[in-house]
Amino acid sequence: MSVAIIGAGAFGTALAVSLASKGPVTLWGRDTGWAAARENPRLPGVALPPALHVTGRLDQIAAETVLLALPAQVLGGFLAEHGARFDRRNLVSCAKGIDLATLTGPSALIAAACPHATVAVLTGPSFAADIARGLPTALTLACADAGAAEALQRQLSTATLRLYRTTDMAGAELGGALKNIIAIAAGAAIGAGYGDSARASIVTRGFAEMLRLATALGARPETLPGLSGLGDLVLTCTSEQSRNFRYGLALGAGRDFAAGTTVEGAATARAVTRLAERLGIEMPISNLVAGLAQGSIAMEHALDFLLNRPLKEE
Ligand SMILES: NC(=O)C1=CN([C@@H]2O[C@H](COP(=O)(O)OP(=O)(O)OC[C@H]3O[C@@H](n4cnc5c(N)ncnc54)[C@H](O)[C@@H]3O)[C@@H](O)[C@H]2O)C=CC1
Ligand SMILES: O=C(CO)COP(=O)(O)O
Repeated sequence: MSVAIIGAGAFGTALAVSLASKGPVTLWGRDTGWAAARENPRLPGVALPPALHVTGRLDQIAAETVLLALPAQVLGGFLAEHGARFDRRNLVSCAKGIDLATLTGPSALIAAACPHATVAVLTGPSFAADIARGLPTALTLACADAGAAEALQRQLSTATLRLYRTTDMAGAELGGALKNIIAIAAGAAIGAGYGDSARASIVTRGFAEMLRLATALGARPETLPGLSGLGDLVLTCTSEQSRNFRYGLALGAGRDFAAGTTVEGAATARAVTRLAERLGIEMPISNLVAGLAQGSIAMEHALDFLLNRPLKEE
């Protein structure tokens, strides 16, 4: 089975580099002016291997398995324009977010645009730079069809990228989307100088929020403590390699943050606030992050927002 990747950002490029160790891979990007230099400025210091073909032409994407590594908020627009050409293939979502326009995850967007495709999700704790450098990484491959999950697991594992499989698409996808919100909150706590104890509370209570919403949306509870949920939550809340964490640091410290950086948790927090309201689920950390990201809550009121709530059982 041949592989192609849509989206030549940091993650798409890193996956392409890793998969090119096993055979030819095609990577499609919107802007490919950098391709002749064999180095993507979104992934500096990584030489693209000869087996990796970069193209700006979608008609060159003939692979049976296509990984969609676009940010969650642009995926819907891309699929509306180009989805039809990818139907009847294996389509693997690599985005970690919830679409604000539809309040659904990337896999539902793909399934709606490509009703005859086999849809899967690739997620878990992994920084693009780590994957591209061949550092050992473990991810989750989720597909509702157990046979397809096994085939994709084999196809997309490499010598340094170890994939575990599950049929719980909702659980895997929601874990990856929701952890970004909590990472912003953890970063804000550190940026504001609230300390490591505060961060530990946010990670733990944030995980409780993730579990509450994900199970209400059909996830299996046992999926959330896995790589795609807890694993990625720990990574993203503790490393300055994470853009969501760094964005939170800037919010907490009252500093500007580089415009144009992909920070999935900001829009996803707004989507989650709406979903939680609809479902009648309490999500205080997500609501706070949505408010901070939109500017409707000021950082100096963040503590009041979380601490001045009625005391409750854990
Ligand atoms: N960077 C990382 O370490 C990881 C990222 N991810 C996920 O992968 C997804 C993509 O993130 P990154 O690659 O890191 O982002 P990025 O910011 O490095 O790249 C985004 C890419 O999307 C392209 N793009 C933006 N709008 C577009 C449009 N309308 N049509 C076509 N292309 C468009 C940009 O040109 C850029 O190449 C996100 O959901 C992220 O959460 C998942 C795991 C690790
Ligand atoms: O999802 C990631 C690590 O698993 C990447 O995190 P950021 O998008 O916060 O950089």
